[in-house]
Amino acid sequence: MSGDIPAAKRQRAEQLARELAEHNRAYYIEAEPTISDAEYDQLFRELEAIEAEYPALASPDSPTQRVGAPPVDEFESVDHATPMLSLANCFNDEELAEFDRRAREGSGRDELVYCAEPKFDGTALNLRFEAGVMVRATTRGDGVTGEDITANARTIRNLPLRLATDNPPDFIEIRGEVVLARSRFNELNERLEQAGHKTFVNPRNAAAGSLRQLDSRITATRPLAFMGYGIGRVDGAEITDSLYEQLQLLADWGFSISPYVDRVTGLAGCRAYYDAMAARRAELDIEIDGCVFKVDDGPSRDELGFVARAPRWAIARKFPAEEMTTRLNSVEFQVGRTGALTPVAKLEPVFVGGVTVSNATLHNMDEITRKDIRVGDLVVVRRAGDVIPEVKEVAERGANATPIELPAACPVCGSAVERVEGEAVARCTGGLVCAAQRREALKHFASRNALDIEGLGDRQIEAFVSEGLLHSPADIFSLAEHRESLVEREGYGEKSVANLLASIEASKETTLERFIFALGIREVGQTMARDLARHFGSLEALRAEAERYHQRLADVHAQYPDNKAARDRAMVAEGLQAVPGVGARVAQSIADFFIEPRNVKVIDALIEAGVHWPTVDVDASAQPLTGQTFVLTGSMESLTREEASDRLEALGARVTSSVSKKTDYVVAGERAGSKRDKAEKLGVEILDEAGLLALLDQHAAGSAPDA
Ligand SMILES: NC(=O)c1ccc[n+]([C@@H]2O[C@H](COP(=O)([O-])OP(=O)(O)OC[C@H]3O[C@@H](n4cnc5c(N)ncnc54)[C@H](O)[C@@H]3O)[C@@H](O)[C@H]2O)c1
Ligand SMILES: [Zn+2]
Repeated sequence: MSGDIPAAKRQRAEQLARELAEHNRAYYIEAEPTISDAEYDQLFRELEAIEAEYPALASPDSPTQRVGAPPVDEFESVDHATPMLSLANCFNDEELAEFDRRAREGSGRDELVYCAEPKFDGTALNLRFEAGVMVRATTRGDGVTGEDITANARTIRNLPLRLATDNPPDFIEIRGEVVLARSRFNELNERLEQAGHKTFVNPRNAAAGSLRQLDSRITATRPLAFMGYGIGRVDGAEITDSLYEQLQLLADWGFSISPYVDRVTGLAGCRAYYDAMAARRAELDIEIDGCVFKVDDGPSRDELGFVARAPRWAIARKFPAEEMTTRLNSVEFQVGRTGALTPVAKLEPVFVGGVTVSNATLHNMDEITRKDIRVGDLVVVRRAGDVIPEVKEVAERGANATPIELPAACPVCGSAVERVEGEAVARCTGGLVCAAQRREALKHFASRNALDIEGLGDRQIEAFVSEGLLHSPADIFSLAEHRESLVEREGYGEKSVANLLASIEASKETTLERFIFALGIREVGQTMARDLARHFGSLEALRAEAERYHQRLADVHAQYPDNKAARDRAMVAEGLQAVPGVGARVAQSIADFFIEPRNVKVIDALIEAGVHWPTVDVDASAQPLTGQTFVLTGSMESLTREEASDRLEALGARVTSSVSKKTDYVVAGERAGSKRDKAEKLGVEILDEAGLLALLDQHAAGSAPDA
C-alpha cells in the first residue's frame, strides 16, 4: 500500500514534518519563532492535506498528531492527570459551519449550545490543587508530559495559591493561559532595552519566555497574568458539566477569567460572537488571536470525543493574520491633498488581515530611516482591523538592497519638495499648480461628507482633471458648459450626463459645516468643521476671525521674537483658539488657509457659482452640552457606545476618542482600560453608566417644555 505513495509526496511530507518540528522547538521552547504563525499554519495545513490523501504517511509522531514540543531536561518532567490538548482551528466561516455541522451530527443534536470564549494569545499552564492548595504548575509540553515550573507560577500575582472555597475538591487540575497585557509588554520591553537586554517580539513570546525562566526571581519581575479557561481532572467533588458554568466556578474560586465569556446558540450565535470580538480586538489590552467555541453540555461532548491532538467538541476560529512577510519591490511617492508626499511600498502581493495587499504605507522618510527599510528587503506587512496596511519592519535584508531616497522634485508636477524643520512630512510646494494636489482636493470636495456630489467619484475626477476639464472646485459648477463633449465620452450618454449635472446642481444647496469641511483646510476634519460652523455661524465671521488671528500672530511674533512659550501664552485666548478642540496648530492652518489669495479666489468663485447654505443661528445652536467634550470607553449595559455618542451629540456635546486635559468627562463603562487611567491621572471627571444616564435625563428633561 505504501508503494502507491509518489516519492515526491513522501519527501515533501517528511520535509514538512522536519520543518514543523523545528519550528515547534523554536516557538515552544525558545519562545523565539523564526516564521509567522500564519506561515506556520500554512505548512501545517499542507502536511495535513498530504496525510489526508495518503494516511499511511501520518506517523504517530507527525506534528499533525502531536501537541507542542516535548519537555527539556532543565525542568523536571511531570505527567498531566489528563492530557492537555490543542484545539482544532479554522480560518473562515465555511470551516466554522462545517465544524458545527459535524458536531451536531456527532452528538445527535439539532442545535448545540456553545461556550464562547476569547482565545488568549499566550502560553498554557496546568495547575494542580490538592485540598484547595496549589501544589504544582506545569507547562503543556507535548500534551502528556509537561515541565514543572511551580516556583515560577507562584510569582504570578493574580493566580490564587488557594481556592476561595470552604469545600475544595480533593484534587483538581485547573487550566488557563499565561498572558502579558499589551501595556505591560511595552513597559517590559522598554525596561529590557534600557538594561541592554534582548527585547521580545510580541506579548505571547514574552509570556512564554518569562514562564520558562530557570531563575524564578526573573519571572517575578515580569508582569504576567493567568486567565483561567478550563478544568482537567477532578476527584472528590461533583461539579457542573456545563463549561460555561465551570468558568463561573473558576471565577468564584478566585481566578481571573475573561469578561467576555458567553453562552451562544448554534452557528448563528457563534458567528455573531466572532464578529463582536473581532470588532473589539484592537482595544483589548490582553491580546487574543481568535475565539474558541466549545460544546457546552457534558453528554454531547462525551458523544463527540477526541482526535489525536484535539477534542472534536471545540474549535478555535482564528482571526486573520495581521502580519505577513513579503518582498518590497519598489517605492512610489504619492502626493496628497495638502501636498504631503507619502512613500508607498509596492509589494509582492500577500494575503494579510483578510485581504490581498500589494501597496502599503511607509509613513514618511523619518520612519524609513528609523527602520532602515530598503528596496529589495523582505519586510513585515501589517494590516490590523480597518487601518491602512503598513510596512512594520525589515524581516531580512535583501541582497543588493538599495536605500530609499526622497525625490527632490514632486513626481507629479516637478515643483520643489520641501521639508519643514521639525516636521516628518515632506511637501510639494506646487499648491494648486500641482495636478496631484488639485485632484485630491477635488475628490475631497465632492466626497460624501463634503458637498456629496453623486456621480462625481474618484475615477471621474481623475479623468476630468487629466483632460483639463477641472482645475479648481469652482470648475465643477461650469461642467454644464461642456455638456456636448461629456455626452461623447466613453461610458457616458445623455442620461448619465443629465444625472451628473443634476446632482452638481443639487449640491449647491449645502450647509456651512459641509462647506468648511469641503475646503480641505489642513487639520480641519468633519467634527472640527461642525464646531467652527456652530461657533462662528457664518463664513464671513470665520474668515474675519482667521484674518484677525493672522495679524495678531504677526504682532505677537514681533513682540516676542525669541520666546515661543510667551507667544503661545499670548495666543491662547485668541478668537480661533476659543473654539473647542482648536489649538495653536489648527488655528494657524485655518489662518494660513484664509490668508492665501488663491484659496480666497476659489471660495469667491464657489459662492459666485451659487453654492449657498442657511446661516447658522449661533445662539439657537447652543445646546445644554455645547462646548463640552466627552470620551467614551468600556461597555455599558443599557446602550451601545454609538447610541451614547448620538445622544450626547444631540445635546451639543463633542465626542472624541482620546483623553486630554481638554476633555470634560470620560464615560467609563464596564472594563474600561487605559483611557480611564489617563482620565484619573489628568483629573478629568469620570462618569459611570448611571452617571451618564442621569446627565442625559437631566438635559432631556430640561429641554422639554414645562407645563
Ligand atoms: N510561528 C511558529 O513557528 C509556530 C510554531 C508552532 C506553533 N505556532 C502557532 O501555534 C499554533 C498551534 O499551537 P497550539 O497547539 O498551542 O494551538 P493554539 O495555540 O492554536 O490553540 C490551543 C491553545 O490555545 C490556548 N487557549 C487560549 N485561550 C483558550 C481558551 N479560551 N480555551 C482553550 N484554550 C485556549 C491554550 O493554551 C491551548 O493550548 C499554530 O497554529 C501556530 O499559529 C507557531
Ligand atoms: Zn506637485
